[in-house]
Amino acid sequence: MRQHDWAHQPLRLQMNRVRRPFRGGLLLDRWQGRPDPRDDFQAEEWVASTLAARNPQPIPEEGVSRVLPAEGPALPLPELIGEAPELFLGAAHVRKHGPQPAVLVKVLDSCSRLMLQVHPDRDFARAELNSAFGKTEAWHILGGRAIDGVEPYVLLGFKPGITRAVWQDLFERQDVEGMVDALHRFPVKAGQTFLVEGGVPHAAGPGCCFMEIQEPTDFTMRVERIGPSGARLSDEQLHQGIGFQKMLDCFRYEGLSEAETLRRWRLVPEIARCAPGGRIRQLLTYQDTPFFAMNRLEIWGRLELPAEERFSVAVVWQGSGVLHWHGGTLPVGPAAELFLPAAVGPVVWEADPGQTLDVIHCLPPL
Ligand SMILES: O=P(O)(O)OC[C@H]1O[C@](O)(CO)[C@@H](O)[C@@H]1O
Repeated sequence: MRQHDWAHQPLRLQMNRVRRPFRGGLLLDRWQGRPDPRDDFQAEEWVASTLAARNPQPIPEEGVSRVLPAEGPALPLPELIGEAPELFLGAAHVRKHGPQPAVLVKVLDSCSRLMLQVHPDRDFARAELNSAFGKTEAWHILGGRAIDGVEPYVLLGFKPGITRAVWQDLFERQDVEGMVDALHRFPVKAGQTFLVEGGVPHAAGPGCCFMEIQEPTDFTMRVERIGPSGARLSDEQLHQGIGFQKMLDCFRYEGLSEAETLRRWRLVPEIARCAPGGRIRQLLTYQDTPFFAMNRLEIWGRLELPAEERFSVAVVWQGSGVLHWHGGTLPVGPAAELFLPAAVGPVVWEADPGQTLDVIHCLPPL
């Protein structure tokens, strides 16, 4: 079969863990059925990625997804897409965004807090990082665990009164407690979704397990020289090569009340479709951000998704079943990651008897 014929079937992706300076991954190991599950420094799974991770001591192609064919060696996803971008991604998508997915999906599990950080918005990315994409992201909480008796939480958005001068002073003195205290802290539970726009300071706390959808870059400006898990960072890892003043400019100094922060950035899910065999819950829509959308599918019987003229990415969180398309059937279970090419046509998800298939369905920008 020629490789671009693959654009007419769902593509299974290989497991793809990526190094980060925070600890975690135990829940991902269990989910992925890996032997000897444990926390370490590979606490992110990157899904349908055509992007290489920005890490010190880079490993070539780290972060880039590979497609698992029925037989033979796995193939890098970008190579496959490059063969027939319009079939894999959709003609309108390619016209608008070029021959790349324009979105990145991750699953994270932390046992240490992530470093206090910010990502660029598009204007900042264009001006300072020579990138068409910033790194607005959204988190859908899947679960988590208490770490040392502390329930999962996230830090998000400046409190009122945090000006650039205040923040710079805290940063220069490396007053980490002061910086943590400058952000709102929200306990999180499974099912919640948060939008984290470029410019908004944040850090997921320890014990958070979530699905992330984001613009496809790996720009993280960090303000802690030594991370909560003991990792010591270079200046470059903090400011990403743009220097500390610009790093500080990347933050949006807009202190909001706790209630306003939640109103803006904690999203309220809506049921988009309820069918006899399953339902679709909209977690994040194009009204929330133009950059991506995310749905959660719960299937206890059969649920058809009509043909779309663009690709999508599906991750099975729980349950087992099969995915049918015109031309075949693929068994799926927890941790299955699928790239659904634009040319795949309609698909039907079918749960195994007694199972509920729980699938996160991620969509690229319009
Ligand atoms: O500073 P760290 O620990 O590398 O965190 C970066 C990670 O944080 C996130 O932005 C989530 O907040 C991930 O997309 C990213 O990989």
